[in-house]
Amino acid sequence: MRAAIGLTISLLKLRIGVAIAASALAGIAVASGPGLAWWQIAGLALAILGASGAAGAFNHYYERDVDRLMRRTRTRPFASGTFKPSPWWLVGFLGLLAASLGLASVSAGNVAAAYVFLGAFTYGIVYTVWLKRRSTWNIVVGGLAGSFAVLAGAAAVDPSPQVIPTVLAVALFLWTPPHFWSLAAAKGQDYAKAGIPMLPVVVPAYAWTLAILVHSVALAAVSLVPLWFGEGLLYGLGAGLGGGYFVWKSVKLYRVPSKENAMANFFASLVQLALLIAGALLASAVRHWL
Ligand code: HEM
Ligand SMILES: CC(C)=CCC/C(C)=C/CC/C(C)=C/COP(=O)(O)OP(=O)(O)O
Repeated sequence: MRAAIGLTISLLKLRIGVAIAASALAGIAVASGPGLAWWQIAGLALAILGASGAAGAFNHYYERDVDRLMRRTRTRPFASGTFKPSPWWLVGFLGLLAASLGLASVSAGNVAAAYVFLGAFTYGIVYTVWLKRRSTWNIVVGGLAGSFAVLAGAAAVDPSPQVIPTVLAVALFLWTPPHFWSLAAAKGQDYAKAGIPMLPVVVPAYAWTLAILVHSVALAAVSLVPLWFGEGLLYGLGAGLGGGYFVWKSVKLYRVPSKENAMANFFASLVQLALLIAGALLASAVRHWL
């Protein structure tokens, strides 16, 4: 039983799915409009877990050849041979995506469901199939996947575009490249062995560390913009502390491009996102209940 749960978490990349669902909740929190019922919020969160799980499972299936070559990924269910490839898997993944889109549409409306689809499509097809093995800019475009989660949340509240959720979606877009480049730098030999052209394995250290620093500074600045549009102290604390911490770790990495500093910067990206989301959720809770 424990083994089956572990395999499911791995296959659907559920830890990342939880972060993506939390980004959608942040989108709900910063959008203004009529409040949602609890079942609508829960329905959208579950739909995002399902859709990102379907895209993640497809990523495992499609990348089983290169995953086999990398230490970090070689024990994954398809790469290790625990799951045998068969077209039925693809039918299953498509079924999970369709059910998730149906749930998103019923609980959050068609515009939100369209954003959920775009998120899964960007990760599953645009990033995984079209760009990952071909372009160094793979992850810059892949970053849109997280932005669509924020937009899906905001569209559940009000389908027409709003300033603060759009700013938060831009923040997610800026967040993803330094998040991933830091990990790729720490595990560089893996990607080089697998022939995947991640930025840190194709350009010198001064260039990829500068690319990371520019992104984290831009991210820290952009995540403060909602303060001009009505977000308050709690949001500002989350965005300011997280942004400051991430920039600090990125400066350290720029000065000394070691694997340790790259891994520390990867963790800083997770801390920054967690604080940003927590700030948005707490600020919204205080607005509603106090
Ligand atoms: C296409 C864009 C992205 C890429 C290429 C990427 C890449 C990665 C990779 C390779 C890992 C390590 C996972 C492992 O050890 O197997 C990771 C971890 C993680 N990512 Fe991302 N990521 C992306 C977008 C996102 C987004 C949008 C979020 C959240 C909104 C996110 C949240 C996380 C979290 C929470 C972890 C740590 C949990 C874990 O290790 O499973 N990622 N990411
Ligand atoms: C709205 C919605 C449904 C959005 C879904 C977006 C989504 C699931 C993004 C995940 C991105 C991700 C986990 C990339 C991992 O990169 P990788 O697969 O290249 O990493 P690997 O080297 O570990 O395989």
